Amino acid sequence: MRLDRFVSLMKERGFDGALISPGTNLYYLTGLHIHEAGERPTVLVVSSDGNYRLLAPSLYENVVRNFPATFWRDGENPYEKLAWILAEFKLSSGKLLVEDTMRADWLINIFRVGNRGFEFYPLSSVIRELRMRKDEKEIDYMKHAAKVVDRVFEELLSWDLLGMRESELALKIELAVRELSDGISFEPIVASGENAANPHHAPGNRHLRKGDLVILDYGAKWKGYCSDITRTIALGKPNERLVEIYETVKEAQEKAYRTVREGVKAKDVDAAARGVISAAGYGKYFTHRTGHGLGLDVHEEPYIGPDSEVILENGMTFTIEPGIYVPGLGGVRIEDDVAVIDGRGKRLTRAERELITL
Ligand SMILES: CSCC[C@H](N)C(=O)N1CCC[C@H]1C(=O)O
Repeated sequence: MRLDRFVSLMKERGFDGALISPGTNLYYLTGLHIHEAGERPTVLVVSSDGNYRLLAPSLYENVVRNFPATFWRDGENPYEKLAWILAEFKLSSGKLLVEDTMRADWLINIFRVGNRGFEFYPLSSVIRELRMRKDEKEIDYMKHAAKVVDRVFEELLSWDLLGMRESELALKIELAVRELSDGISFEPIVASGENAANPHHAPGNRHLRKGDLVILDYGAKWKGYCSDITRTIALGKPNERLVEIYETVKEAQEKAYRTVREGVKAKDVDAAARGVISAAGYGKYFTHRTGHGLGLDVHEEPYIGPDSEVILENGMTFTIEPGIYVPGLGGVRIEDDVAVIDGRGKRLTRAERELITL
């Protein structure tokens, strides 16, 4: 059981307990999916003795079944109940791991009511070691999520894109992804023309025109696991500089992919992509890391950046997505999801990478 492995690791690293709020870590460890806890304090308390109990608002009584839980009702003080659980588990001081994304107001109240000399540390510092290596079932789910985005790419090539607003295309992509999967892994990015110079452009009212390069970046979820793909397509003949940029990004992406091996550092994969782009004179226009880990979260460890010392291992899954973004002109990004399998990188997303001109 994942929770047992987590407790062993926590103990090995000298931690006394953990406080885990709803999100992908809670799901990973327990299978509990707490949707929209919002402002209502909801915390899994785990002790290094192997005790665990979820504190949750009473509206989850019918969801949290067969799992040790204490519920609080409106009008009760949840932090008092949390203090009781800590006392029951004999957690009164020591080193506590806390969910990185826990709401600040919960944390402040935990400090006030429950803190009797704890030192707090980010949960990610320990759980990353478990989550970074996916098992076969997790990789199968990711393969399925990757197939969905490949299919949607094929499908969208048949749509009448000229004249469509970015926001309309983003919505159509979202609907197509939802049709084939459990949902989107993030809001699609559709960035056309000069808007493509912004890697995280929010799709807006711009109409797609002849001569545009259009960055399409979207993802699906399957059984909780994410895919994330980017392709850049041309509408009509683009200018020659953009074609040169496209070919440079494609080469950088391929070189980085070929660098993926068990035992190689993540930063070497980044360096491979960055080297190609710098040699072509576009180094200063590659303004982000080469990739990020992918799994239950769309951004997780291992990050594929210039300073990432993580040594790649079988079961690791991440994106490779170099890009070049020239203000006033536009941009190109090509992204695949990759898993390390049998010592080598294997693309999970397989959509066409040659420049498609519609
Ligand atoms: C979760 S929104 C961004 C999704 C996108 N695929 C992505 O991860 N990136 C786009 C630019 C680089 C990269 C990133 O690290 O944010």
